[in-house]
Amino acid sequence: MKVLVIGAGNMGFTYAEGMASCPLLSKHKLRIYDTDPKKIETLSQDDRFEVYHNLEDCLPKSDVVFVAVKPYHSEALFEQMKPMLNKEQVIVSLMAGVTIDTIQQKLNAKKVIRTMPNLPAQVGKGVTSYTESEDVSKVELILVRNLLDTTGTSIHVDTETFIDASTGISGSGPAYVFYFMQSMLEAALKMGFSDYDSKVLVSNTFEGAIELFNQSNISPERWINKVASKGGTTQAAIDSMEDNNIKELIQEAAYAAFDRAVELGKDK
Ligand SMILES: NC(=O)C1=CN([C@@H]2O[C@H](COP(=O)(O)OP(=O)(O)OC[C@H]3O[C@@H](n4cnc5c(N)ncnc54)[C@H](OP(=O)(O)O)[C@@H]3O)[C@@H](O)[C@H]2O)C=CC1
Ligand SMILES: O=C(O)[C@@H]1CCC=N1
Repeated sequence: MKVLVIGAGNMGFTYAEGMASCPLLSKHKLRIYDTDPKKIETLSQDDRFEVYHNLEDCLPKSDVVFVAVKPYHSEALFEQMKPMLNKEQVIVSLMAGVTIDTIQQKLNAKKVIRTMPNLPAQVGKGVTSYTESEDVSKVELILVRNLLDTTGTSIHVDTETFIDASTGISGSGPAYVFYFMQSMLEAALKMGFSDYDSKVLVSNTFEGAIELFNQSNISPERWINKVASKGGTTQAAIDSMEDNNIKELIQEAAYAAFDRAVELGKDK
């Protein structure tokens, strides 16, 4: 099977790296196409990939085509791709917002899988949600799922609304976690810790809390209760967060990303 990734940026390159060693590719190397000459040059030194700077040379004979450009680059790319495609090729979009209907229309394609990946895929801890158009067969879907799973785990969703919703939770989510980390780092620095000590305190706190959560069946709410003593320090912090409606504000932020994903789909 020949797999092509279009757009070798944060997401495209991450998925290309994950998929490069997938046994499903058998003897074929993972194909990558990008328009940035610098990326082409760097990638050409990497013998895991077959690197292309002309779409004509790679697209027509690829079986599965991952599209990982920014949504605002998709229109121009689709125009270029359309005459080179056949109806048996499976198009897998990693782009936020862009709908299956738009992709089918702009490419005159039938088999489209829309996904929402996330950046922890870079360390094999990604989560990708995906859904498909009617013409994608069960076998093709399993095959693509196996490719997606080379970067972590995946969940199948029934409608594209859940793809937009997962953009608000897991797609953009790593940035919310980094935002929280940045806030705690800044607090630690203000309290007088060195850069190094602040980083150790914050990163181990996150890592430890996530490990506790993952190794148990206990909700975050119950874990909070295990940390907080009555009238103690944690309760003072949680009360401050509750007084400032932090939970509602985080939910509002997740909905803002969800809404923006829907809006991006309408822009196309
Ligand atoms: N970053 C993230 O955490 C996530 C991103 N996504 C989605 O992934 C997609 C890619 O995002 P990201 O990887 O961050 O973006 P990047 O800008 O890092 O990567 C996109 C790459 O595609 C190249 N490119 C632009 N136009 C074309 C074209 N016509 N043909 C081939 N290559 C082209 C870009 O080149 P140049 O730099 O020269 O423009 C760049 O190398 C987006 O649609 C985004 O919504 C989804 C979930 C998470
Ligand atoms: O910010 C964005 O639009 C993309 C989609 C999810 C994460 N990054």
